[in-house]
Amino acid sequence: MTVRDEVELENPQEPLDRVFRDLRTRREGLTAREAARRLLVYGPNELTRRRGGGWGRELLGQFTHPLALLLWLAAVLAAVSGSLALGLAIVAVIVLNAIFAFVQERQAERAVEALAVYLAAKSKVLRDGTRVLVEARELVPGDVLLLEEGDRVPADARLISGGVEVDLSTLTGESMPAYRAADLLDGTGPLLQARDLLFSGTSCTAGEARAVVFATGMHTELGRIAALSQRVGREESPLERQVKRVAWLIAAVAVGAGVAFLPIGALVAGLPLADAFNFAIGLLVANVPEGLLPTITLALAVGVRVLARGGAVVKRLSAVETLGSTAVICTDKTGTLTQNRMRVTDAWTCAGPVALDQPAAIPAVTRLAAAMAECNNADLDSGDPTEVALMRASGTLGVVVTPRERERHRLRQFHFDPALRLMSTVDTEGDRRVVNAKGGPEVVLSRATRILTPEGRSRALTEQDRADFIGITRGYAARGLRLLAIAGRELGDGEPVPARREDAERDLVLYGVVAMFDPPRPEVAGAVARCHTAGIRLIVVTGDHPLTATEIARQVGIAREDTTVLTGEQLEKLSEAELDRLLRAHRELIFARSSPEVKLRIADALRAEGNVVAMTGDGVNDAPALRRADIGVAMGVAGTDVAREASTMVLTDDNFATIVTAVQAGRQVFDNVRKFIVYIFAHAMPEVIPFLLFAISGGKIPLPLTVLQILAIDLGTETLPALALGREPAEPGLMDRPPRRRGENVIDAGMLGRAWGLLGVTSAVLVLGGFFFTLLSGGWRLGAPVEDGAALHHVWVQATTMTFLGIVACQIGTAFASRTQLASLRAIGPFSNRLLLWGIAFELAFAALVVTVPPLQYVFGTAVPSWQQLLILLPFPVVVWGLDELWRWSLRHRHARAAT
Ligand SMILES: Nc1ncnc2c1ncn2[C@@H]1O[C@H](COP(=O)(O)OP(=O)(O)OP(=O)(O)O)[C@@H](O)[C@H]1O
Repeated sequence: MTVRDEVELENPQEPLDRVFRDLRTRREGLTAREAARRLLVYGPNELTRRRGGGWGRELLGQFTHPLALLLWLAAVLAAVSGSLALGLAIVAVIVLNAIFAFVQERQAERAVEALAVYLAAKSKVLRDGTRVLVEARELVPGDVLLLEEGDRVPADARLISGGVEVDLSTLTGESMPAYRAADLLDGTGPLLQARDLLFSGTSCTAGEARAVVFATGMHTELGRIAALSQRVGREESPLERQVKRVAWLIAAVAVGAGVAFLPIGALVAGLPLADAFNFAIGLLVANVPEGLLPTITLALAVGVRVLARGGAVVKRLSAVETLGSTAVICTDKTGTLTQNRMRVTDAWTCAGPVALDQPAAIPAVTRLAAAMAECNNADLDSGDPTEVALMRASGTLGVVVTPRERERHRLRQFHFDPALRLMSTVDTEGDRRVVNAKGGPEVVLSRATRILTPEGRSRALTEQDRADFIGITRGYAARGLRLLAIAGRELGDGEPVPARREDAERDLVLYGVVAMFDPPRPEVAGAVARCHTAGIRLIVVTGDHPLTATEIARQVGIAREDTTVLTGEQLEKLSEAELDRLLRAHRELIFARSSPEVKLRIADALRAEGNVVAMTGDGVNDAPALRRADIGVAMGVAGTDVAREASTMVLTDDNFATIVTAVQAGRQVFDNVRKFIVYIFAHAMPEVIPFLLFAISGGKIPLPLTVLQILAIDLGTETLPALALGREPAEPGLMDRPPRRRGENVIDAGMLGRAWGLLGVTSAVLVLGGFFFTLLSGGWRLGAPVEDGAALHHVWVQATTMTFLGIVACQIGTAFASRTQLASLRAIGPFSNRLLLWGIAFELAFAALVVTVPPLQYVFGTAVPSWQQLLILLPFPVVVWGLDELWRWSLRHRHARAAT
């Protein structure tokens, strides 16, 4: 690769032939081979990100966040107070935690970065003279881009032909779209304002154009800006914020408990001050939940990965939890509820129904077929599915127009405008010039003054014709068919080619109507049923005819006989208060013939009522509504770049059922976070209550658990089972309960009651039972000395070992109990979470090492228990799990009773 290989363009505004010469390219674009060579020279067309200090800094961050600093302080205090062993143990805890958190966060980051593959932008270019779709990162200077409405401009380019409206807000902050066209030469003023240039990062909101790329990647204007700005940090999700708050609260309680223990231990229980100090620190270290946050981040990242595999790519970790609380899904119809595979099934002209399986027999049908093919941008197998269907139907009717011929005929085009629901072209036809138009029947009818006779002439449109036409269209729509009226007119001799669409689309001759069937997706009915049981409301917002929309909605189970249907026009007449009332009064609604503004109004109104709203969209104009909804859902296949950018989630299969699966995955992640919080919190009671006994008894009862044993539990045996709970499969009934309210806390009173009260207290009672049994059967009586050298010292060591093992045993029961929030263990299968079984195996192995390996026995103050003692431990997990199982059983009964 040499610098000589690079083509240079000093002034992108020089005359076009010079631009082509300098970029060594042509109007037909580069050859594929030349493009591949240039890719090597220029590198990929992407912005290189400067990483925020690399992994060294990230790792350092794990040692210096506030909770870690608290632990450092504890380590220093322990060392200063004379317990170097404890100090070192705390440092070990900090190091282990930092590595653990670092690995988890890296994994989470990688999961999100991997999504870039799914979201890779594509661009249409000319290569070897033909139109191909390439990844935007493969663009090189000299490529000729084909741009249309909704496309993102992938590189800096000079316009060659056509014109587009562009949204420059990313570069200039200007919110009004600006018109850019090949013939608007303008060599003065700032580059970004040049009217014949397009810049990477902006997007086309209307029109169609060709442009030649002159800068890619970091050489673009956007690249220059990106090079200046640093990478933005990852946004914290509400769940993470909540958990952080809780972590701090618990840390504060832990510090408080530690500080309170100091006088109790020293004065009431008569411990030497240094020992009391160490216990206080131990208590603090054990209860600071420093590992909670990275575990949650990882759980969210795992959720993101699962979603992506299922066809839903979310752009932020936080979207996973928002998805889980989705209360309303506003969905469009075409392509989402239906397959977007259109087939023309019926057509009608003034002569009556058209036979669609044979060449046209009368002039009126030939005229209809010709207009269908001319006012069209698709070919037989690619393009907008509606237009593809029209091309196929006109072919069967014997009118074959190739795209090349169409281009030759075309004098002007007025794009399909979704708000108007109309498209038209001005074409030559022999020596005549004609307008061909197609669009929604009502719109076309309102612009028609004449009707085509069977012989292919026109006559004035009568009221009877209008009534007949409306009757025919209603009949088709009631069958769920999508409708397009076709019309046109001949331009008068002296009449110029209309420059504005209002001038073209007037005084039309109505040719007829075409009806097409777009079958519902087979999976949608099941997904709709899941939404119904999950308490998720469904609202269909479509551009289609009310009857068509209602019939399709009925076929997939959204609409019933009495479902309210409103058109965009009717909605416009409603005040905000009336709209709110309407939305409150109906669970299911259909908004037909709606516009993107309608979507925005609906999103706003629903959100104002406190609903978490998911909203689908695919067009440029949908972008505001997609941004406004809590979860904007864009279509990966049929959607525009602009919609994809404005959305939070992109569906790689455009399928409604995928949204519902994503909601389910979101609920599951949230649930799993709660599950491992229950598990982690439950051990607090069996750890703290023994200390309280010791303190309350004034030291007559010896300490049931040593500080290092606590650390071994919290930071050793429990880590893997907690992680495994984050991977629980979905609980039965997950989609049978109503959505979580916006902002509902991840940790609530019921959950704390269960973790601390039920699971925790049960464990504490059992554990203390094991401790006292060992002490008493070893000959200990209240107040008897157990310190090093005393006759009962070994009995006490055995007894603390029993407490340690007792907590481990109880936490096994807690792990199985925490697997469900309501369902029975049998319903999910005791062995369905393989990771948890491995986690428990690890837990047991770790505990076995701590009590059997002599150096570890020395460090942790343990002794090998006897067989009788081990036998006592056996029922512990079953009792803890069993009581929780009973509690869940009673809960289920209460719910069932409340439901009847
Ligand atoms: N390419 C087109 N040219 C002319 N008219 C069209 C074209 N596509 C659709 N229409 C008309 O516009 C109406 C609305 O179409 P649009 O594509 O906006 O909505 P939709 O895709 O059916 O709705 P949604 O995807 O929001 O459910 C159609 O019923 C049809 O009458």
